[in-house]
Amino acid sequence: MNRQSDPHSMIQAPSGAGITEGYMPGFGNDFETEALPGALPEGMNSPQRCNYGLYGEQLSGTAFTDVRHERTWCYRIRPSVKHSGRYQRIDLPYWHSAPHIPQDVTSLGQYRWDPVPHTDQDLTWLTGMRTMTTAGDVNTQVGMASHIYLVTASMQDAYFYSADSELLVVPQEGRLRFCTELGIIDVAPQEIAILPRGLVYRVEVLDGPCRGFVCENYGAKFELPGRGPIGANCMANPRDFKAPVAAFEDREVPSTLTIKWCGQFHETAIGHSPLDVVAWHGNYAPLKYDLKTYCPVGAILFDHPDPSIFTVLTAPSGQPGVANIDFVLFRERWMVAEDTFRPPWYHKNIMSELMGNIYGQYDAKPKGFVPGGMSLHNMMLPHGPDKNAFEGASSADLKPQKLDNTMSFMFETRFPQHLTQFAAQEAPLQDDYIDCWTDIEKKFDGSPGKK
Ligand SMILES: O=C(O)Cc1cc(O)ccc1O
Ligand SMILES: [Fe+2]
Repeated sequence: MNRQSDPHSMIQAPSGAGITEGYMPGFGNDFETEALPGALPEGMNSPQRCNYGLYGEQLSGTAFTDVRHERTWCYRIRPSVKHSGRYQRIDLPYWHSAPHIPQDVTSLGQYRWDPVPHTDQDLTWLTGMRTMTTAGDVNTQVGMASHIYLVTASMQDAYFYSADSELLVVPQEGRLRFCTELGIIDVAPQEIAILPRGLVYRVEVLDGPCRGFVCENYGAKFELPGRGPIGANCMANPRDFKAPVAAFEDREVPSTLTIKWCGQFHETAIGHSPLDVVAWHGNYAPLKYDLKTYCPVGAILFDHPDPSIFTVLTAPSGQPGVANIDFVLFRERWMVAEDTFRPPWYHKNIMSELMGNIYGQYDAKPKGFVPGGMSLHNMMLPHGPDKNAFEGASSADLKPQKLDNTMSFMFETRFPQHLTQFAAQEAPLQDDYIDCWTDIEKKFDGSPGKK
């Protein structure tokens, strides 16, 4: 448990009182934090009257009847119904939800994209979101969408929440600030942010332009994978996930709140900032995580394990062992395996693999898969090292080798991922991607021996 109650750490934000900065460690911890001393009720959730005239409100991320609960109690200036009104449907033409299978687009193939370039438009978190793929069904809360964000402008007096999804944000360029109901999270490349379903926030540009990847998870929340025989240590350690301390805004200005709900976007006008939670306690909170704290475990004698050893987070599907989404990280590590083809093997997979490059070079694709770029190898579509990677790795001197200058990730999904029109027609799709396998030679000549 963490109790943060240090009025001296308050920063006077231009917008008014009550902004604090700081984080509390621990994945899934039951946190407690207050931006004003005594704002949290002691020993109970719903006192007859709350201190400071605050309203108590519960935010539930799990069903009331679930076996484990994710929920947070908020003590706020106004209850959320006051941050609500008549909704008006709005159009965000580049942000799509599953099922979304455009007629003139096929997703059967191996695809790779160069980084989606910035434009000269001012784009916010909402207008700069570009859906690349969708899988499953947002209405039945299964599957996901992947997006690229291109953000150059802060949201001003504008707020957002997704009732549809939890967002996993993977910055690749620039720094963003998520001012949320539960506190402030800053993220830079090589870090991630996790924004739970239903949480209201505003996104500011700290250092632009900003580009990155988003996994929009329609299903159960991401959790740490069971480590099984690996034991209690390594991979992603719970203490490296950080939740923000409470921070609030007491701002009365005309504002808008946009809601993503069953794939549609609606806007409502309100007269104040909805980021008015003065104190909270619970385990349903936004998090940040530094990917450099991920401790990879791998092959220390021979062979190449399944990439699941690099799972950072997994979003369960309800079927044990089969994830709705796995978030997998390929970062710097030592390669030491003897008599082994060290890069990923050739394979077909029942899961669908969307990859993004955060920086550097990926071992199976030394060229062409560049920082900011993406690739998609959908369900049961063959892929693996390109010709050069194969030749290099099959004749390499197998000394211990540090794979340096590399950080890529995979959103590996249970359901096939369908390209949007943007991904197929507007984004810089590499038409010649599959040629990287064209020159792979037939080496078999009927005679035994390694070739
Ligand atoms: O296709 C890829 O590059 C991702 C991947 C990496 C790996 O080490 C093993 C399997 C796999 O799908
Ligand atoms: Fe793969």
